Amino acid sequence: MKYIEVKDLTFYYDEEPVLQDINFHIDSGEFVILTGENGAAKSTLIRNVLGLLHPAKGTAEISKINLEDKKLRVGYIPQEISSFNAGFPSTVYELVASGRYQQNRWLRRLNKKDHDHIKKALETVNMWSFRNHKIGELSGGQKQRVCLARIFAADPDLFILDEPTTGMDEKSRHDFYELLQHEAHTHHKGILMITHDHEDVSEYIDRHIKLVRKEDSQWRCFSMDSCNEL
Ligand SMILES: Nc1ncnc2c1ncn2[C@@H]1O[C@H](COP(=O)(O)OP(=O)(O)OP(=O)(O)O)[C@@H](O)[C@H]1O
Repeated sequence: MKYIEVKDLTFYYDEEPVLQDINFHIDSGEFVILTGENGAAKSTLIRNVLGLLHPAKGTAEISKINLEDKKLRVGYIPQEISSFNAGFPSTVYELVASGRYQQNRWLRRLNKKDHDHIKKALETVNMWSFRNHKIGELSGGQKQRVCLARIFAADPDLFILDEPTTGMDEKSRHDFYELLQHEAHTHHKGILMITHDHEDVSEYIDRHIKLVRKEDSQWRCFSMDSCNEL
């Protein structure tokens, strides 16, 4: 079942094309990474998928299918989210709980099941013991893990993650990749993750999409290396 479908996408900032002729899809149950050198327009591409930016040509769609009578739900983590400033007042628990409210827009008050989800999400990223700490007091890697817990608490069908492991140590990264693989293979989630960590993640993923410089363009423009879509 296709969760994301990008067809013949070309995107311009101002006069210059930065992405050209992009085609790929992400199915349910797949853990796929998107790589490319710095400035290869990886974030630009996922912003097109999310509808934050709009292609000049072609289409970028998230599936309109309904799952179990609910619309497909998307969890997105933008780049550098862990740079919440030191004054950010909410506790770790509150921020993760806010993901739970997002999960069910009819929710009025958190119930026992919601609290169980929040606890599980925080345990998953080894941050349960920090639940009463203020976000601003945490290190960059800890903030990043709390943001991941917020997404897990929301329990989306499709994860779109922009360099989510920035600031995390090697063990935490491996645990996180294993968890994403489990979400994809056991719970049929779709996962598209931008990363520079392609060596460590390679044993967990199903496919690797790479953006490469277009040699025949006068601009600094990127396209897909079809050989790299395994
Ligand atoms: N709002 C904008 N207006 C004009 N140019 C932009 C804008 N945002 C990004 N760019 C340019 O588009 C190109 C792609 O940027 P983008 O952030 O998508 O790349 P990236 O592959 O995600 O980079 P990185 O790996 O460094 O995070 C870069 O040259 C960047 O300077």
